[in-house]
Amino acid sequence: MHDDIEHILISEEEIQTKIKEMGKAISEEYDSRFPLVIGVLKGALPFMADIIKRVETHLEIDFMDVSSYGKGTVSSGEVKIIKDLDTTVEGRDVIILEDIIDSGITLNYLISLIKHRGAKSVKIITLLDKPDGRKVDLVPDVAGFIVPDAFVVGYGLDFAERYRNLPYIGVLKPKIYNNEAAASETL
Ligand SMILES: O=P(O)(O)OC[C@H]1O[C@H](OP(=O)(O)OP(=O)(O)O)[C@H](O)[C@@H]1O
Ligand code: HPA
Ligand SMILES: [Mg+2]
Repeated sequence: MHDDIEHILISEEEIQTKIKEMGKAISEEYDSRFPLVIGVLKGALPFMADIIKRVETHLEIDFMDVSSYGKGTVSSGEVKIIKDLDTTVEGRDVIILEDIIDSGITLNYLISLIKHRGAKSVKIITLLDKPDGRKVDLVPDVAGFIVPDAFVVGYGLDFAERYRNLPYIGVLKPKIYNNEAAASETL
């Protein structure tokens, strides 16, 4: 698995140090407000698991599973809800946790949906931001790291469902996704 990585962009230690800082900021801002923290599956799972342990105020968690990438490296532009929230967001202070904002299409859709459902406030916290990938106008409230316009994997981020379990963020060797594209063209 590690052999498929061209280089490590953000180490495990850098990720964990940043998450501690982000958790502290959430604790201070949301003290006594009982925020509803929504993780966007599947990519945000490791980030969510780590950051909530660094928040020192009561919070509630819930998940949405949406997908717009399928097996490829380019957004299809269409967001599909695979699993909706169990919780009512009306009147709640909502924090949406994402692993990455790339085109912005996924979050653009989620923000409208949650505002439409009557949330009191919506804050966007992403571990990674790839501003060069943007297709819609969207700026996160908090971004851990800015990443270049390359397909990155690890720490929740996948390519064709693999590499989510890497503890760091890395850039995949182009031959890995070129091979996959060639294989799917011959199907
Ligand atoms: O800004 P965008 O271009 O919309 O891309 C970002 C979204 O794409 C990825 O999810 P994906 O749809 O691949 O599902 P996954 O989290 O299950 O991998 C990632 O986890 C973000 O949710
Ligand atoms: O760079 C990326 N890597 C993995 N998943 C993604 N989803 C959007 N951008 C990316
Ligand atoms: Mg993905």
